[in-house]
Amino acid sequence: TDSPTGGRSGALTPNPTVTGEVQKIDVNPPKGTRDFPPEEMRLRNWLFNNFKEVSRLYGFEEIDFPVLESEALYTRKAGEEIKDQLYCFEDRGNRRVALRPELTPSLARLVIQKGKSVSLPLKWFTVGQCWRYERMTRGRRREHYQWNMDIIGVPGVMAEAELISSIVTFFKRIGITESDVGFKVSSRKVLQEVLKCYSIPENMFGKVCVIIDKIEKIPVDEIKKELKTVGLSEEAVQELLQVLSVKSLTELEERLGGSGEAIADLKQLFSLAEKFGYSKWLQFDASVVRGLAYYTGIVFEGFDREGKLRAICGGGRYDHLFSTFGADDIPACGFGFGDAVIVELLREKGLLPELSLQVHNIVCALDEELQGHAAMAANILREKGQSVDLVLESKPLKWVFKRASRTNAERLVLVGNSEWQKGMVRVKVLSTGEQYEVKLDDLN
Ligand SMILES: Nc1ccc(Br)nc1
Repeated sequence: TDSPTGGRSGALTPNPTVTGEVQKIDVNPPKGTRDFPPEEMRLRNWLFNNFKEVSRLYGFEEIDFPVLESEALYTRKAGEEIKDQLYCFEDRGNRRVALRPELTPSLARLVIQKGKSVSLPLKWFTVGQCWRYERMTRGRRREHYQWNMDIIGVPGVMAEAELISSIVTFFKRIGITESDVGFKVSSRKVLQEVLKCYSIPENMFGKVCVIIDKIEKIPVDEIKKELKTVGLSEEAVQELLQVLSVKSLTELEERLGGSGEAIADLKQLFSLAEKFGYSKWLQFDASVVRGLAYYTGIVFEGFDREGKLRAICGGGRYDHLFSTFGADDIPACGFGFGDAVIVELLREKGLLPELSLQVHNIVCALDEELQGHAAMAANILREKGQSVDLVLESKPLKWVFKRASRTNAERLVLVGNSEWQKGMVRVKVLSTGEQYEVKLDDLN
């Protein structure tokens, strides 16, 4: 008999797992990873197609690179979680390699590789799978897909304004509004200006930012302890934490003075937001630093206003990443947008799209010897751009109708002897029940 999966079992084919000869494999994917069966894959394609359509609207070019990279791309010494959870190993050539935890280092590598053969500014995007090896104690995923958009070669905050605009456009396309989501915006130049007053060496900057990024995740005393461990004085720590609690640009200006780059950049960004038409989506938040060591300027993150979810997306300026790879620095900024939190948000908001399988035709031979003729009919339809689910073995009509309703087929094309003698096939329009005979060549 036909089992639901179409496999066959019976006396002639002993089931080895019953006889104990073959150990049944674990049919689940590795811990922390996901399969994408058809329904999940339709949702993923819908999401990614929106990512890609927005990227096209903004004139970005798609790029890609290997999931496997040299471990050296990620050996930053700033205590980042992304480094602690690196999915790395030694390959058979004794090379230290890693499954990429993020996409920006690969992008920087490719830009350096291309060198003068590409003209700036570059506007590049990609959607790629990223990995982390986290102890499964927390049961979190070990892979996710990220949409990344980067602008390479533009020093001014117009670049950040453009990137945020692209994310707003994406949100609007999928039904998310400024009442659902906002962006917290700040600049790492705020921290830089404070640290400069305490003559903290430049090379501590990344470490300090990584520690401060944990401000809402671990107790503030732990933050203070870690800051002192990296060499900040009690006074510097106090000043830093006070600046992070500043609630407005005006207050920040009073504290830092109006001459610094941080204030200038942020004022310009909020002014550009007016022009781009997304002011209502933005708010200044001095506590936003993001957890990647290489950011140097404006940083931002998308958040759900109900405060139930983790950051939806995040990004910022990274003007010195290239020199950490031994190349000349190029001003750059970009963001990453994961495929998981956004789906949780859409589910919360009842905005998940209804995506069903659609096929134009099911073509079925009414007799075994007409299988070839059914293939001819399928061919004609496919050459005209019509999708065809061709029934590949003789099946009772009841089975064909059941499959037609499951696949939302628009039409049933039946290849029968009597019609075929006249060079015809029978068509049944499933939504109306209308049926008619048509010449094979007139099938469309
Ligand atoms: N970086 C990173 C990679 C994979 C996942 Br899941 N989350 C974050």
